[in-house]
Amino acid sequence: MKHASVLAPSILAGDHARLADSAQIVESLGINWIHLDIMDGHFVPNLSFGPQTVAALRKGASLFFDTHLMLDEPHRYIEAFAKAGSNLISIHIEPAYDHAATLARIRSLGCQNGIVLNPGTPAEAIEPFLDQVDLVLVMTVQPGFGGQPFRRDMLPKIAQIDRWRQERGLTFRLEVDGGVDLVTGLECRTAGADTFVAGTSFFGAADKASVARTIGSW
Ligand SMILES: O=C(CO)[C@H](O)[C@H](O)COP(=O)(O)O
Ligand SMILES: [Fe+2]
Repeated sequence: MKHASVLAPSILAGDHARLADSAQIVESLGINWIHLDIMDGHFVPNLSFGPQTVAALRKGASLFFDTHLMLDEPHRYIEAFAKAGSNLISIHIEPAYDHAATLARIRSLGCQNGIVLNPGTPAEAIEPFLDQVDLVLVMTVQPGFGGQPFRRDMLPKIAQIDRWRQERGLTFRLEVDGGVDLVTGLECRTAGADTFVAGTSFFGAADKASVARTIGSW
C-alpha cells in the first residue's frame, strides 16, 4: 500500500515569540500535521521547548502533533508529552534505553509511536522494530538545527526501509526530516517516503498554500 503524502511543517522555523500564530498559519491552510522538535542540549547541541509549550499550543490547535524527541533519555518524558497533547511521539534509536518498552508505552498512552535514525545510523539498526511502529523517521540532516542542506546520500536508506515495508506487508508511515523542500521532498517521495517535515522551506515560503498543495499532490 502507498500512503497519501502528508506535509508536517516544523514549528522550529516559526516565530518563537508567537508559536501559536505559527500553528494557526498551518491550520488555516488546511494542513493537518505540525512537527514539534524537542531538543535537550545533550543528544543534540541545541535547546528548543518542552511539554509546557506543547500543552499551550494544544489549547488553540486541533492539528495532529508530530512530536520529535531529540533527547538522551526520551523514556523519562513520554508521559509528559502524551499528556501535553502529542498525537505521535518519535524517539531516536541511538541512545541506550529500552526502545521496545518505550515504543509500547507511547501506544499505551493513546499516541502513535515513531522510531528515528540519524544520518550516520544504518537502516539495520531499526529493522527489529519495524513491526512495532506507526512511523519511521529518516533524518536527512544531522539533527539539532533547521536550515541545513538535504543529505542526498540518505535516499538509498529511505528506499531500503520502504522495501522492507512492502516485503513485510507493514503500514508504518515513512517520514523525512531536514532540508526538505519541493525538489528534495519529491526525490524522497520517489524513494518511498510519504511524510514530509518542512521547516525553513515552509515558513520561508511566500506562498505557503502552494507548498502545501504541491506536497499534497505527490
Ligand atoms: O528535526 C529537525 C532538526 O533537528 C527539524 O525538524 C528539521 O531540521 C526541520 O528544519 P528544516 O526543514 O529547516 O531543515
Ligand atoms: Fe524534526
